[in-house]
Amino acid sequence: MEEKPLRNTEHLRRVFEVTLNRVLLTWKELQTKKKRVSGKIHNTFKAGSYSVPVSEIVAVRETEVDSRTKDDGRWQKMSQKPSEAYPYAFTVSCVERASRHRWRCSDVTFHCTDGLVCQQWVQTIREQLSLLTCRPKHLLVYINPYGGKQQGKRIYEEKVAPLFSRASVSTDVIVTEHANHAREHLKTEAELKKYDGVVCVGGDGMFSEVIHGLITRTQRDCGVDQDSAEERLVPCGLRIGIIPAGSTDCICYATVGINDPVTSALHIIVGDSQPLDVCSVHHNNTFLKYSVSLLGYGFYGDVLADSERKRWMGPARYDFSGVKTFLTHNYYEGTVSFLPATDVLGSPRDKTVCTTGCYVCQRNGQLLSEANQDYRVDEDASDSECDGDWRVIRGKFLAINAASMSCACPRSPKGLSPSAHLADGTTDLILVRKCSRINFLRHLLRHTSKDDQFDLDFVEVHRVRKFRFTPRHCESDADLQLDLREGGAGKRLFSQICRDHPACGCTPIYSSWNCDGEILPHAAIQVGVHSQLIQLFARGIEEKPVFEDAGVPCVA
Ligand SMILES: Nc1ncnc2c1ncn2[C@@H]1O[C@H](COP(=O)(O)OP(=O)(O)OP(=O)(O)O)[C@@H](O)[C@H]1O
Repeated sequence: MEEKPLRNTEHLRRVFEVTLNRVLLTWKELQTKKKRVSGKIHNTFKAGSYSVPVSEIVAVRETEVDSRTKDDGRWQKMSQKPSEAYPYAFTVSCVERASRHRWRCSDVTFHCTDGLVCQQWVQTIREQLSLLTCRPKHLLVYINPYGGKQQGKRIYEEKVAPLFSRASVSTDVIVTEHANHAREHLKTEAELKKYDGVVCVGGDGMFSEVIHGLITRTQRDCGVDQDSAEERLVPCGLRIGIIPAGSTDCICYATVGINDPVTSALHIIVGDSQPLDVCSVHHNNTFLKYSVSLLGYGFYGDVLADSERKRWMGPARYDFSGVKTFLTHNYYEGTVSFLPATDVLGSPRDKTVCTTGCYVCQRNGQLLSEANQDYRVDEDASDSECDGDWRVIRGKFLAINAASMSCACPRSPKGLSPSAHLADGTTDLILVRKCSRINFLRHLLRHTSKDDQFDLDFVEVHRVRKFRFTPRHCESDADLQLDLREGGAGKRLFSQICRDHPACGCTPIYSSWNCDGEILPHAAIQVGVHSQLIQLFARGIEEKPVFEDAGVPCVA
């Protein structure tokens, strides 16, 4: 579209030439009698020239020009009465970047002399916005009223709903009445065709419910058997938004860069898309769970299992159980088999970080879909040819972790695997072998320092597409049956007793898998990564705010 120069003025005696093209709304100062700017400025070109990408305009509306008029519930601050010279005005609400990946919605009001010109501007900007087909119009929202500090409903009503309504996004809201309400509703009743996306207001547990509901529904509708570990899952058609209102909100932090409801609402409104890999977890050809962040056996499994028994302690239970598990220093024997991702860009120790528009994710996603097409054509290929070479490691492990994303959170800003990618079709398998307490502490402390946590001789990390774990005492299905017949249940009970009474000095046979914050019922599992199975309303971590000095000029 041709640039459309129109002369507009803003009050406070500052005159701007405003132009709009498909990409940018720009306003350039023509004359300045009085330099008075409050707030920051979107200064992409030079002093006195400001711009906002059309894709980051939330809404535009005609503004009543009257110094007594209320705008958004706040009295407008005016040093003089512009209404006499410039009786018409329109206000553009747009994304403003604040510190640490936080987004805000800011208003810029333009005043002008001609009512028709003003209407034309509003109409043209609205037309431009209507061309942005990636923006959702109708959303299904689930609110967990009991997540985190039980503020989900208030957060949605006060911070999110007003933004959705300003951006003309309509919603159907369901306040959940019990655990698994959202999951079951998505799986069965929800009329998904009506919506452009699903939003969950809550924490990681609530997000997990939503992905389980959506993925299961999609597979069922497409006739895919979730219980078969070898099935290629069908990607979900609806994007998912997370309004953080939980205790940890790790997924939101890792995909947006901050746990802030307004920032997340704005990412939903502008229609961002961030693909995300999902791991499926099976036990003996029975589907157990999906995971998008951490699968942890040993240390992280034990911390979670112990902290679940101490819910009465509140959030302090994680610190308590962390210290207790560290001091207990249990190790577990077993066999880890994995299929290394040899044909991908990137490695777990290459020091790259997955950011907005990540090239590694795009390229690996492309490679994988090409490989899948070849696989479909070459129907005669045997499983072993397609599966590549599995590697097997037996040993005693303090921790076995699979990080499908960095797992960065406010407590551990680098995360478990700082160079893991959100959507490259792999997971980083971290094996921490039995070592002394002091060495394990060194490893743990490196998660919060600049040092490489993998640069220790008892730690190894592999980027993998699939892996299996078999605890020593059930190394085959037959062993498992034997184990159960010949007192395996007793051993489990014994392990449990030892776990609860670490003073007895026995190492329990089994740990538990921590799957995105939930305990799995089996220790022997089989995991496969499904590349870009879901899409979030997010854009990953922005490397540097695009406009470091971003902001909006003094607005009425
Ligand atoms: N109405 C409800 N009543 C009780 N439990 C619910 C309800 N709705 C959802 N849940 C369950 O509450 C659990 C925890 O919720 P959520 O993840 O929102 O908060 P959180 O656990 O405090 O945060 P995080 O998971 O980030 O640590 C979820 O597993 C979800 O299944």
